[in-house]
Amino acid sequence: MSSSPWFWIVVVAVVVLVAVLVAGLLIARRRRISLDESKAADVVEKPKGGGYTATGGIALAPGGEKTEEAEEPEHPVEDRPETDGQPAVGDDAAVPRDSAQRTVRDVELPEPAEEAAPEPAPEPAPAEEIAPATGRLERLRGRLGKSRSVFGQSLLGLLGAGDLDEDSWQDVEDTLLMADLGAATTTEIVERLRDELKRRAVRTSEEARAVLQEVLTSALSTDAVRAVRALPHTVDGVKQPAVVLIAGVNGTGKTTTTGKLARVLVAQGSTVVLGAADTFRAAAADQLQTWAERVGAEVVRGKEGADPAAVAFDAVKRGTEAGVDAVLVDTAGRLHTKTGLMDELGKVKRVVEKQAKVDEVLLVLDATTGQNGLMQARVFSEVIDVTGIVLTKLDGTAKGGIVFQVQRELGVPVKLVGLGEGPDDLAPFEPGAFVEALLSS
Ligand SMILES: Nc1nc2c(ncn2[C@@H]2O[C@H](COP(=O)(O)OP(=O)(O)OP(=O)(O)O)[C@@H](O)[C@H]2O)c(=O)[nH]1
Repeated sequence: MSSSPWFWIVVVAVVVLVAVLVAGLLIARRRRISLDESKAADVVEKPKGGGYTATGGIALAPGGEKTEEAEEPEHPVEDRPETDGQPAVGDDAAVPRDSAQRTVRDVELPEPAEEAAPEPAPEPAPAEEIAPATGRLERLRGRLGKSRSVFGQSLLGLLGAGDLDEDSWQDVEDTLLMADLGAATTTEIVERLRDELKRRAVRTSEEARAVLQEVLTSALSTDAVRAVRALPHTVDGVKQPAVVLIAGVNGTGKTTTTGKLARVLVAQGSTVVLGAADTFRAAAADQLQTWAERVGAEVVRGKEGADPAAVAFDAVKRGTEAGVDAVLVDTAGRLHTKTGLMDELGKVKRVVEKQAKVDEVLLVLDATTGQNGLMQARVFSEVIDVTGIVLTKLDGTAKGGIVFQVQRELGVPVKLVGLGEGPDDLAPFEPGAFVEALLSS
């Protein structure tokens, strides 16, 4: 019975089962050892080279000031199941699914190297009081004295005299031409005046004055925006300063206008960086610096003879980094007849636009130069997209009529007028108030 084949079959099966169990226990034990941190630490070498395990390339490290001690890696290699020891004979090719799992660790990524934070823009601290910008044209109306007597009073005298004969109308036309309104604008205005005076059967000088005011004001009206684009805006959620280029021929009053405009902006709470890109006249940068000091603005200037485009670029860069509201760039005042020099202005704009859009190009024209100013304006607008006109020295001329012509010819609005050498003698151009000032007694 004991020699029954079934007895031996059972014995062999039990022996095989015991052998399989012993082999399984041995394998499981080996795996447990490889996960044992304290023992593994003895056999796995600590990584060298600042904790960096090269994967087949040359490990490079940033130079400079990084001198911290190499730190122990927070997540040592022996802890990582994916690099769990070396494969041994009899090991599975892949880690069995039922092997011990580690939870995912949060590995802190190094912070990207930060550039030194730019210095903040200086808070505007005007050294002197700045006259409010509102109502300036009214306050400065007395400065239009010359234009007023030649233009306004002459016209009122002619029109207020009752029915006009052809000679009188010729006088009206001459008066307008002398005031630099130009042939086309003059013809248009005379025709409208004749029509309106007849249609309304004007009899008194008061009525004639009202018609004149209306016709002149409408000749100056335009749909174009007269506001100077000098306030900051956001691009992709980041604040960008307004970039304003101030262009014009030598001596028209560019630097003075830049300084006056900075005062207006500072008075309204804006921070401003001024770019002294007129590098051909050393005194221009000094002059701008003085304006800046008076309003507490910062100036970016280059060496004498430096590339104006580079200075303009630096000014816009500085303004952007410092987070100011506006960057006003006083460009080189070069003669419009020199093609190369005019091209330079185009270059200034192109270079600046590598980092920020130019929001406004103000062309400064000297009202006392009359037709010559108009010629300059035409050339400038061929080289650069002029977005606004500043007409300076209107206080020193009887030719205030240039305002009409410039706007009509260029299709660009007159945005500001200079009415004196004083720091606050810059006014917004408002057609109604301007005509009113011309016609006031
Ligand atoms: N009367 C009067 N003078 C002005 C006005 N604007 C500027 N000026 C004067 O015009 C002269 C020239 O002004 P600047 O600002 O130096 O002219 P600019 O165009 O910068 O000249 P450059 O630097 O040589 O290119 C200065 O004496 C200013 O005081 C104005 O509106 N009225």
